[in-house]
Amino acid sequence: MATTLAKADGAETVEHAARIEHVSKSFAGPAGQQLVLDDITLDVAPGEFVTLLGASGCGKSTLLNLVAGLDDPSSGSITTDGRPALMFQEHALFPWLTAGKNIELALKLGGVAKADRRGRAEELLELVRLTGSYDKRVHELSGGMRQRVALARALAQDARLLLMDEPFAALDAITRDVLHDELTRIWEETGLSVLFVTHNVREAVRLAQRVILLSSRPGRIAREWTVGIPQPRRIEDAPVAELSLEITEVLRGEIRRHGQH
Ligand SMILES: Nc1ncnc2c1ncn2[C@@H]1O[C@H](COP(=O)(O)OP(=O)(O)OP(=O)(O)O)[C@@H](O)[C@H]1O
Repeated sequence: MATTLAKADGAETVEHAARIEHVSKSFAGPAGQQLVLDDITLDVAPGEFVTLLGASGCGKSTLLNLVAGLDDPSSGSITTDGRPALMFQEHALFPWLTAGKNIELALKLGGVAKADRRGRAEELLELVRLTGSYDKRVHELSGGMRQRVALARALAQDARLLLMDEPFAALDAITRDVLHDELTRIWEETGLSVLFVTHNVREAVRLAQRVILLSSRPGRIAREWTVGIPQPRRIEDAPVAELSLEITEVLRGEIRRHGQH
């Protein structure tokens, strides 16, 4: 379901990659219904890179799952430009398949003809800089390489919106840094829209055009920042560090207000 604008020539221009309108979500808990997300309204524009930032347990993954269509909001509505692709902290690759075959499976599910799959998988491996790794098994790959394959597999779905839930959280700092560069490059090359969940403030500022801060219990949009720092950014750049400090102060205030940690 895409939100579209009709153009004069009859073609349609997509206005939003994702539109989240007044979304609330409650779960049944031991003490009755627990309100996890409260009245979230947020648009992701086509080609935009947005990070959702917040303390542990504030509802970031819940919101991402709703956008992915894995669960339904208790109230409000969500529309996306086509079916989004998903990438998680755990690579979730099939260990009995090679890197290439993992990607080909996604291509197959997406209806790509058998004859075209191998070539497309090789192209995707090249895009994530794993040329020559087609025949590697998952256990032969490092953590960073596995996440590259997981990214290639997500890209194989040919979605216009990529949803990422802390995809680099389990990696060491250096590997994470390299993958930030790769993701920025791939985002620029493909024109994809990205909604990226993290609790790492610097990561949020390093990657995003817009950072959305969620408060906790219930999760509400506390503040948002437009990040005007030109890419490629480095996590240690002074403007990245300065904005991260400002956001961290607001995040600390949110955590104190809710009596967590
Ligand atoms: N299926 C569910 N049933 C009941 N409660 C749930 C369910 N899914 C999430 N919750 C609750 O919703 C709240 C938000 O969880 P969520 O995983 O979305 O937070 P998060 O911000 O992604 O946290 P983290 O950064 O630790 O992953 C938590 O209190 C969690 O226990």
